[in-house]
Amino acid sequence: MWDKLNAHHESVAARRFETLFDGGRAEDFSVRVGDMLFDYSKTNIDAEGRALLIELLERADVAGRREAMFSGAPINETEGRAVLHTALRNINGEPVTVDGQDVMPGVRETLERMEAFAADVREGRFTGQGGRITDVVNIGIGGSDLGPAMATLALAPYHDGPRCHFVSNVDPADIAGVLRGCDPATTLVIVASKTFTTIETMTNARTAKAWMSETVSEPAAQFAALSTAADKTADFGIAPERVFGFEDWVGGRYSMWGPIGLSLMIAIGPRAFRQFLAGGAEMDRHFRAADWSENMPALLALVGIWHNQVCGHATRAVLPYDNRLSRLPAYLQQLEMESNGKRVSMDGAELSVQSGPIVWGEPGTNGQHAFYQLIHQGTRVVPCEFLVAARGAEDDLHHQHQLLVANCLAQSEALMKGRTLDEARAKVADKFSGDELERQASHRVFPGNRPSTTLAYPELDPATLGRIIALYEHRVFVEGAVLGINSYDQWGVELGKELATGLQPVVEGRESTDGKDGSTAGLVNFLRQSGM
Ligand SMILES: O=P(O)(O)OC[C@H]1O[C@H](O)[C@H](O)[C@@H](O)[C@@H]1O
Repeated sequence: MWDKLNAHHESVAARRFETLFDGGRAEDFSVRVGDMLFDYSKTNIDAEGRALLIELLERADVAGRREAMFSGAPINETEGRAVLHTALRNINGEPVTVDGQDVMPGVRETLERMEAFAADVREGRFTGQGGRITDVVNIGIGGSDLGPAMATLALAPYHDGPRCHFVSNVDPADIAGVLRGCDPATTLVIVASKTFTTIETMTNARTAKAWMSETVSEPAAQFAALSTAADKTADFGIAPERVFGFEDWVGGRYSMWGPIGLSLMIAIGPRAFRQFLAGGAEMDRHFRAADWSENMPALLALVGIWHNQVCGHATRAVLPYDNRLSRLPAYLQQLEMESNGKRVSMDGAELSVQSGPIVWGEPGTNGQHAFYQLIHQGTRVVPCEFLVAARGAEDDLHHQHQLLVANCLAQSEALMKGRTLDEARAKVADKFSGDELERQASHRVFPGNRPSTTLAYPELDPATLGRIIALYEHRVFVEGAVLGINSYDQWGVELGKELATGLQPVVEGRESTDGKDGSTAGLVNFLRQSGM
């Protein structure tokens, strides 16, 4: 199948895809879910290419795998686990069984407990030892941080609860900076860790407890925990009524829909949180029911596969023209790269094509004044993924929002059309002539023919954010299924963790650097001599 796709790519690689626009292309190469539009017409994918890409999905039995996921089969084969983050947002849906047991009653009960607690915090029934809660500090890392931090920022206009802060890094600068602005007597600390063993999180949690115990008599009373490890939360001293558990069928980077979303729920309220869940569930229904040719997550995945595995573009840029999505690229880095950054397929054999792409990005228009130079004129092609809303939350500044939208659309147009040498000459012909005109003009040429997609939606409300995040989750699923890899484990993070544990006594000077490589030993010695 890859051969067929590669042959097709070779046959179309030289053409300019702007010539494909024949009046119907924009409609034919875009898809809607409710009031959200995904436009992939500014790519070199034509009807034949799309048909071949869809054949890829059929050959990999992505439909069968999709049903296996939604129905609770253990598709995370290396860990023997189901993958059921979709159950967390299936609040009004069908039963979902794992090992013959319907998990939905438990999901609903936990959601209701979270809602009761969030309401108590927001409405002042749960207080700190110095009064009403003014600040919530979520301590977590990776999937226990990026999702709620990204979403709390994204939904800032809906934020009517206490201030929310996120501490993730073991660098003491992170927690010190946050705690400096909080009053221990009115702060709620949420320790978010699926395993409750992650060294960064547990270290920061102990630091927060010590900080709180300097002021309040019962620090643990102002702690809540989000974890699958009830025994460990109890050992930390957190009472069971403030522990919100979940099961191992929720992967860390897919977990913001359940207890890991508690800080978001406290920020925006249980009602808006349910709208976020409903948006995710809407995308799930679409993903399960729509034909591949009309299926937004599948098409987003196929565009990704076309650009990465077929065209050979190693990276993709995520460019939200929506400043409140400024953490989306970081969130997607974990979602996509921890899921599909794998070199072997499910059966352990090496992949015959590239693994998932390198994902990066920043909000527009900021990026335009920084790295877009390379995107437009560098030697490498970087497929770009734009996101843009019709309206912002600032009604009185709508004209400014329209300027933002104009910039977004201008970028995808510029990437596609570029600027020819003749056009570049015309731009500077009044200033230069002869050889100097040629030299100056060549710097002003834009090759164009650079692909991009645009996801457009009316406004960034909770339901829309839910649809966007579920869209990307399913994209990752489809890309992983086509590559034949397990998107739900993350063995690649283990080695560094093990070595860090071994290096700690060396760094502290309790053990020698004997046995370490010359570079590592040299760096330890330098840092120790430099005051570490
Ligand atoms: O939630 P935790 O168990 O603390 O895990 C936090 C994070 O750390 C790990 O190293 C994994 O790479 C991530 O997938 C995970 O989200």
